[in-house]
Amino acid sequence: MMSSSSRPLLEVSGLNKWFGAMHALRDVDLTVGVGERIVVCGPSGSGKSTMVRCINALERYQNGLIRLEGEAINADCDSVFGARRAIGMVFQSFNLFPHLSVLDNITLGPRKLLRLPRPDAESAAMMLLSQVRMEDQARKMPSQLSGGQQQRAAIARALAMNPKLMLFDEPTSALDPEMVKEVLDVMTALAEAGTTMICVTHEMGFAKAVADRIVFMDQGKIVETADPAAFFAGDCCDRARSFVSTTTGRSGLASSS
Ligand SMILES: Nc1ncnc2c1ncn2[C@@H]1O[C@H](COP(=O)(O)OP(=O)(O)OP(=O)(O)O)[C@@H](O)[C@H]1O
Repeated sequence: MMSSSSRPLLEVSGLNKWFGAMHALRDVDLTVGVGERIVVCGPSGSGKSTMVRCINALERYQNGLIRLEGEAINADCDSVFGARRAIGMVFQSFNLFPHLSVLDNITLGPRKLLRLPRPDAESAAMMLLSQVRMEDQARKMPSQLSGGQQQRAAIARALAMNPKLMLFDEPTSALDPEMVKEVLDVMTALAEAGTTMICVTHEMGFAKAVADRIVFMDQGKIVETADPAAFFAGDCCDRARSFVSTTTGRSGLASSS
């Protein structure tokens, strides 16, 4: 958690992003301290992916500023490679390199970008594989793995760069229901180990268990930032309350009015 005196790791201020005429992000402000776990939720099309993609310099934004440890990030900045190196990203669709084994997927970044010798990169990768309970899958190709295993390998690959911040963009939404838990368990363990993370997810049980803050987006804006206890007790705006009851299938959330 961020202490009031420490400088935030990530500062997003006045962020605005357009896709042509479509105003996808509207004056988004978000500050994340070292060790904080933020869950971002909201209806489809509300701008969640666009926000995390801007943070990882995968999308260019037009107005506002994103800073990581004070350094400005944008997709067309010189800092783009540094930012991507410092930020690990896990996508909905795994995005492993299909022609590389699990081990090679994980060691590619450390070998090519951090110039780690292969044996060092491989022993670090094996430790990460054990962390995601995949040590016996190191030599397999992605096509030989289940979706849950591929996603756990993708998490290990992101961690191999020793990122300062992990971004998860709906990491379980492409998985069969029986594989969701194994991925959420790995993410929960990372959260408990103090990993700074921003997770876009509809998994409200995960949000409740690990988030320090819930950020609710609607129509390109952050319309609610709340601690999980207040959020799930219904102490939030009507839109957020109705989203939670739809997502969790619970209609009996307390009313704030
Ligand atoms: N490359 C693009 N070109 C044009 N419009 C885009 C592009 N990417 C996203 N958008 C639009 O920007 C808005 C925000 O999209 P975004 O994917 O960030 O929402 P989201 O909250 O992540 O939605 P979901 O939960 O469905 O993934 C949507 O209206 C979407 O159609």
